[in-house]
Amino acid sequence: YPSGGLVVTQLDIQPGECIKVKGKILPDAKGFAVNVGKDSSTLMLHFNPRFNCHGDVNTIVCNSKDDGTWGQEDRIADFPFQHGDKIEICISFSETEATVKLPELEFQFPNRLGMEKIQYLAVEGDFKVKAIKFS
Ligand SMILES: C=CCO[C@@H]1O[C@H](CO)[C@@H](O[C@@H]2O[C@H](CO)[C@H](O)[C@H](OCc3cn(-c4n[nH]c(N)n4)nn3)[C@H]2O)[C@H](O)[C@H]1NC(C)=O
Repeated sequence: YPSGGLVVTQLDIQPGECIKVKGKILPDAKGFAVNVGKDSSTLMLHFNPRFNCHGDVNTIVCNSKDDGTWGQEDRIADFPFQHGDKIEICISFSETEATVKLPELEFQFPNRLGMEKIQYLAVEGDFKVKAIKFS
């Protein structure tokens, strides 16, 4: 994904708080990603819906990244996205897992690094951010 997406640093999101990202999936989207964690190299969650990229079609790939090294990928069975959709993605976490809430889908991803706060948010790829909210 070309660089130039939204990046927010110096956050101090605690367990139980929500990160809400509202935006629009581009009409010809190949994929997009929402990354949360400590910084770009250490991610609690890389949430990566793929319409058609990296050999995946209509698949949500999730992963963690520990000091630059990708972990084991999780592929989510459902794909509640269509090109051009306006969606809101809500991410929260506890010491054991991150929770992703979407329209029509909610799932957990293990907090593999035992992260106690989220300091970093980045959105990359074919997604136009309209609003972000921390609550
Ligand atoms: C079957 C062949 C070997 O497995 C494949 O290996 C690929 C490379 O690791 C996997 O794709 C990566 O999967 C990661 C999550 O596990 C990330 O989604 C990674 O893309 C993240 C990324 C790329 N970029 C980027 N590319 N170009 C630029 N400027 N930035 N920025 N962030 C993708 O390139 C891909 O998901 C994986 N596929 C399978 C089925 O395992």
